[in-house]
Amino acid sequence: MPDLAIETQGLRKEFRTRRGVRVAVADLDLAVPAGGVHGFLGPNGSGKTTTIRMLLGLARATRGTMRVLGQPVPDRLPHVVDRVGAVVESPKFSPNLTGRQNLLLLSRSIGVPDARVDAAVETVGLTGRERDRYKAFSLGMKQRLAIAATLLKEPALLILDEPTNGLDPAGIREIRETIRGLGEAGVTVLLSSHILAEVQQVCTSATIVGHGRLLASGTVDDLLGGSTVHRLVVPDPAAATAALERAGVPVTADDGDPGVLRVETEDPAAVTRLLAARDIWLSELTPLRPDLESIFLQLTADDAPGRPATTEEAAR
Ligand SMILES: Nc1ncnc2c1ncn2[C@@H]1O[C@H](COP(=O)(O)OP(=O)(O)OP(=O)(O)O)[C@@H](O)[C@H]1O
Repeated sequence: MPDLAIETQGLRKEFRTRRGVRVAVADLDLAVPAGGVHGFLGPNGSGKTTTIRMLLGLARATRGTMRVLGQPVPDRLPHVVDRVGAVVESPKFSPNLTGRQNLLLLSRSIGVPDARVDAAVETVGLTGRERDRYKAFSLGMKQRLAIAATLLKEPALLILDEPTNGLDPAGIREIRETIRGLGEAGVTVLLSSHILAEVQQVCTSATIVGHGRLLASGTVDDLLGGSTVHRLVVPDPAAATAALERAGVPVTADDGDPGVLRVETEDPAAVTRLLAARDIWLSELTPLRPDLESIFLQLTADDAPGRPATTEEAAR
């Protein structure tokens, strides 16, 4: 497999509307590494579905280039389509058939062995429920069955567009576990979502988009960045504050807890030494890492609406 499972350069999609031209995807450079789960994150309307539809040959790009599993698409899509699975819209299953029967129908129609059905059922965690009728499935089970259907081809790349939409917290957890398992099994997953907390737990890397533009991309660790702010707990915060201020270390009281300080340092060991030298013994010094949600909110807030790529441009 190439290093990048998906790569786009200058990908753009404009829709003509009655009010003019709407830029849904604005010159997007997307790089999804092969292996692992890659989050494709952005608020509603930021161009995720449109990008996915272009990658799958369901919509035409206005301009730009795309590669999927190393092949230029849409031209070479027929060469990779067997190795790509996607859940973009709700798939159609027969309500009166069981989950397993639905999958068997599919596997026979695409000519893969029946044994793949049981393997797929197991991968998505539906073993034991696969003989229930589809109409009795919960939303989470329906979504897992949709993922199982895409696994029949044993895809190298799986594209899931908002797979937890409309699910309750239990359903979201089920899908999260399924996706985590797929990533661990070596499938590259592109997971589009606007729910950050869920994504942070399963993704190894992520791209954040806003108004069709790339806002940030990288490993989740890179996106979260190293934090220099630490939470400090000491028996005498006033004495610790005075000592740190004398040494020029920025320190503030924690808003929520008067016994806790926030210290900004790139060298936590120096803080420990400095306080110990004054007989102040800390009981906690922990880096405060932002979560993906705060990074996302900050990036998308900075990406104010009304900038050129986001607005309806004047009718041409
Ligand atoms: N067929 C279309 N005609 C006109 N505008 C469209 C069309 N499809 C999408 N858009 C617009 O393009 C922009 C991007 O939409 P898109 O569905 O790709 O975003 P998204 O990030 O997937 O959003 P969501 O999280 O709500 O699914 C939106 O402003 C949307 O209204």
